[in-house]
Amino acid sequence: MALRWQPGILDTQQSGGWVLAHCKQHFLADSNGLLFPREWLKKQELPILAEHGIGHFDGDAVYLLELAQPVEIPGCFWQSLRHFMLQGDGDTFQLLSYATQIGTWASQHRFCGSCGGPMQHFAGERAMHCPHCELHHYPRLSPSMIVLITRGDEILLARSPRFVSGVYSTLAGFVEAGESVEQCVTREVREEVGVEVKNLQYLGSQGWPFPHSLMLGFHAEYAAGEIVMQADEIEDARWFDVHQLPPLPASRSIARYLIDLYVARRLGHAEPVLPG
Ligand SMILES: NC(=O)C1=CN([C@@H]2O[C@H](COP(=O)(O)OP(=O)(O)OC[C@H]3O[C@@H](n4cnc5c(N)ncnc54)[C@H](O)[C@@H]3O)[C@@H](O)[C@H]2O)C=CC1
Ligand SMILES: [Mg+2]
Ligand SMILES: [Zn+2]
Repeated sequence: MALRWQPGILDTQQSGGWVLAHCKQHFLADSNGLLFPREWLKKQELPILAEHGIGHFDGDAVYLLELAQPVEIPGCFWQSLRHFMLQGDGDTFQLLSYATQIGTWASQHRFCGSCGGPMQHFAGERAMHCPHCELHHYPRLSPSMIVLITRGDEILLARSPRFVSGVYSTLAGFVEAGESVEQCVTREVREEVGVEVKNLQYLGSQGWPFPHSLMLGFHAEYAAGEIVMQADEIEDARWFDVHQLPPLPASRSIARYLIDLYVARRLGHAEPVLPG
């Protein structure tokens, strides 16, 4: 089946199509949704930082207006990206995930980090370019590992102080320069909960736009050590029996997929599908 959302590089000199308005991980919406007739929206008084041609949704051209502030427009309201992660359909979330990352990245790369001069969109590529020093900047992605640690019927879950009250999740962390993802798993697990793991198995990945992570998902078996929680990062961590789990992360997250997959295998249930 063809994907409803297809990213692409569209020429903003062309007229027509649909447009999203974005500012700081929020999208303008009205009772018809998020996609506005482009010519109409551009006639409104908007603090436009940049326009990007980002791809096709259901075959229609989609553009993005990156705004400096979330202005009020009669009959419209601003809706958070997180809302669409929790409630929207998967195709819309993929579109918004791309749009928020392109809009934010381009607005944060308006000036060259080397000479300080203004950057330009580089024709034909999703890149910002400094005509003075020929520097290119591509969209920023941060590889991050995420891992479910298990010990027979028990799984190790933890809470960060940033989580919704009561929710426990798998461990995650950013890959550092020069490190392999496998080394990152071992290091982050050691840092966050003080245990050693073995038999790492890669299970799949997920682009995650909060703010620009590429999640690389693993299963690991417990090898040794008692839980010692990292101050500040980890509020609580413990072993949970697969029959008695706490509130878990959103079903669209790879964190939830890693947990559901292990529980399904352990209990002989149908396996979940990795969300896009
Ligand atoms: N899709 C999913 O199921 C899940 C996704 N995540 C994502 O994984 C990522 C990493 O998770 P955390 O536990 O928060 O990371 P972490 O354990 O590495 O700790 C976060 C700390 O890392 C530092 N940091 C921030 N951005 C960084 C970067 N780009 N590179 C290196 N260090 C950085 C900061 O000091 C920050 O406080 C986040 O983007 C988070 O949204 C986390 C859990 C579930
Ligand atoms: Mg972490
Ligand atoms: Zn430059």
